[in-house]
This record gives sequence, structure tokens and C-alpha cells, in this order.
Amino acid sequence: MTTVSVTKVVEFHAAHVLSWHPGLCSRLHGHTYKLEVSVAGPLNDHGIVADFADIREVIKSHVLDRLDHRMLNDIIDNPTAENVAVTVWCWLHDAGLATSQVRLWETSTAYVTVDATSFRDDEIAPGRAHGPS
Ligand SMILES: Nc1nc2c(c(=O)[nH]1)N=C([C@H](O)[C@H](O)COP(=O)(O)OP(=O)(O)OP(=O)(O)O)CN2
Ligand SMILES: [Zn+2]
Repeated sequence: MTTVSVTKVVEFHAAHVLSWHPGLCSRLHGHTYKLEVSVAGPLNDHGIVADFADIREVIKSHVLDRLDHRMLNDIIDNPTAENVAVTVWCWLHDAGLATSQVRLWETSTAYVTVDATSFRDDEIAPGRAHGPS
């Protein structure tokens, strides 16, 4: 059966420090992150893969409530865009969302991508143990 990928896009604001970074990123600074979450699958009887509103609700309760307007270093060790994206993937996976891809834009010129082929279920992501606070 034909599968279709649907994507919900959200933004959140957060601060971080990359202490190892040789440049300006070793200083406290913030980003407006753009997060794209994709779910792939066959169409249901209503002609959709998953309701955009349902995807957004999972993102809100499992990602935005944890990261928006936070200091990322308090939640994720060494919060590079890569580590944030892997952590987001794990949270969505643990929430039961059939995620096919997570793309995280740290700036308007830089993004990272995690997809189903690169995820290992036994991986302990830097922020996986953290629950909503
Ligand atoms: N692979 C990664 N490299 C860098 C990361 C990262 O998470 N993964 N993070 C940073 C900094 O956090 C920085 O905020 C972003 O860096 P950069 O894209 O260089 O930001 P600029 O706005 O200065 O980029 P320009 O488009 O060149 O203006 C650094 N590297
Ligand atoms: Zn940064």
C-alpha cells in the first residue's frame, strides 16, 4: 500500500551553552528552534495518515512542555542540535508516536535530522530520562 509522510512543524525558544565549543557557542546564548516531526504510513478511512492536531498534541506534551523557554543544559547533557534531536526522537518514540523523521533547525542556516533508519531503541539519549517538569 502507498504510504505518505505527514509533517508537523513547531517552534520553541531555549538557551544553551556548548562548553567545549572553540567559538562563541561556549557562551550562554539562545535559539528559536524549529522542529519538524514526520509520521509516515498508509491512509486511513478518512484519507489521512494521522491528524495534524494529534501529532501536535504529542509534540506539545512530550517535547515543548519539557524544552520551551528552558535552559537546555539542565535537561540534556551537552545540548548540541544533534543531542537535542536524538532526545526528542526518543521522547516521541517512548510516547508511542510512529515517527519517521525528526528535523531540528537550530538556526535558519543549520539543521540536523534523525530518521527511523538511524535510531537504536536501546540508545540512552542525553535527556531521555527526564520527564516533564
Ligand atoms: N554540529 C554542530 N555544530 C554546531 C552546533 C551544533 O549543535 N551542532 N551548535 C553550534 C552553536 O550552538 C551555534 O549556536 C550555531 O552555530 P552556527 O550555525 O555556526 O551559527 P551562526 O548563526 O553563527 O551561523 P552563520 O549562518 O554562519 O551565521 C555551533 N556548531
Ligand atoms: Zn547555540
